[in-house]
Amino acid sequence: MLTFHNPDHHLHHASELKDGKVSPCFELPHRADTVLARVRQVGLGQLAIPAHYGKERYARIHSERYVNFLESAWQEWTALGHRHDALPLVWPVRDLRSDIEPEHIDGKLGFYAMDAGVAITAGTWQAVRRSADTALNGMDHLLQGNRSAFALCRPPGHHAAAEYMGGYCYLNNAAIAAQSCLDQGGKRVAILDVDFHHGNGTQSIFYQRPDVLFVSLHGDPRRSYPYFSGHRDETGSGAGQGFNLNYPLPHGTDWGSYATALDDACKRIRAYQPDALVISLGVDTYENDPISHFRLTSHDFFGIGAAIASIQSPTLFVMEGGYMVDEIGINAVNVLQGYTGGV
Ligand SMILES: NCCCNCCCCCS
Ligand SMILES: [Zn+2]
Repeated sequence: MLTFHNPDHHLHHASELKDGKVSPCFELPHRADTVLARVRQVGLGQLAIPAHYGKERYARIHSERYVNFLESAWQEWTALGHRHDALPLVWPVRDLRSDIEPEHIDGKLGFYAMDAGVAITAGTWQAVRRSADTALNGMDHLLQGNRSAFALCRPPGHHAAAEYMGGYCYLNNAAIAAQSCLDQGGKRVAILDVDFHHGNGTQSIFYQRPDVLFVSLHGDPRRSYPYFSGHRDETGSGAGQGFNLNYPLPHGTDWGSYATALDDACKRIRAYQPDALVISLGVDTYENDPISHFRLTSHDFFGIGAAIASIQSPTLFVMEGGYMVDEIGINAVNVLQGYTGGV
């Protein structure tokens, strides 16, 4: 399996507001380095640096003003004399207005963010656009007739919606890749999100659309981030009704119950007969993940890959979450080896 990896991901090393303190972000550069080292160690396949794409490709999913905000935020922030990471301080919640884009960077940061897990740094724009390029190149590889590819994206993307960033995510890499398939002749794309956290951004982007089926297994939002999406009754709206499937699972979920939900999800995706399948590959479902609450063992990740192989569609794996434990590389690559062993 070919792996595209983001050469500029080190440019983004941010802080986050967590548990009431500004601290180093859990989404560390070392994460991607550990996965890449494991890809090399097992000899998963060739490695490739993604070709550059223009902002118009990201704007097929995100609004133009949001993409322009990501590009200009650091410059606007430092124009105020700041040299530290940019973080929001106010959000348009409840009956506050969000129909007018503020001009001040403090207003823009809250206007375009769902939480304080998305600091902007000097290198963020370059890192996130190259992460999206990584996913786009992975989809190109499928469209050239290949069965699978791994887009080792960092920063991740599945919490980012059309006009907001959040949960360490700025551009929705999986959504941008799915849209690229549709723009190049695909009729239907399925996105399966196996990250511990609900892919609220991906759900939001495609919620009213039947041409992308979004399926997510995740920690029950009544007790797990992002808390405000991911319930079973969120099934799509308008033309998209029935094309959004959530499987919220309780803290402590082990392979037994996870596999049951995954098998059902894979059956639903097979019935949809997608031209391409995009996997939002988060491995924070691991029993020792520092910020999550499932109990999958490293061996269980082979089973996730094998279940995905049973869908028998061209498949793009897009790296999402999974936090700093040495096993992040083993777990991510176990999925990929389970898949290639199962195809
Ligand atoms: N106490 C939990 C804090 C969660 N903070 C954001 C998590 C984003 C995960 C992305 S996969
Ligand atoms: Zn996650």
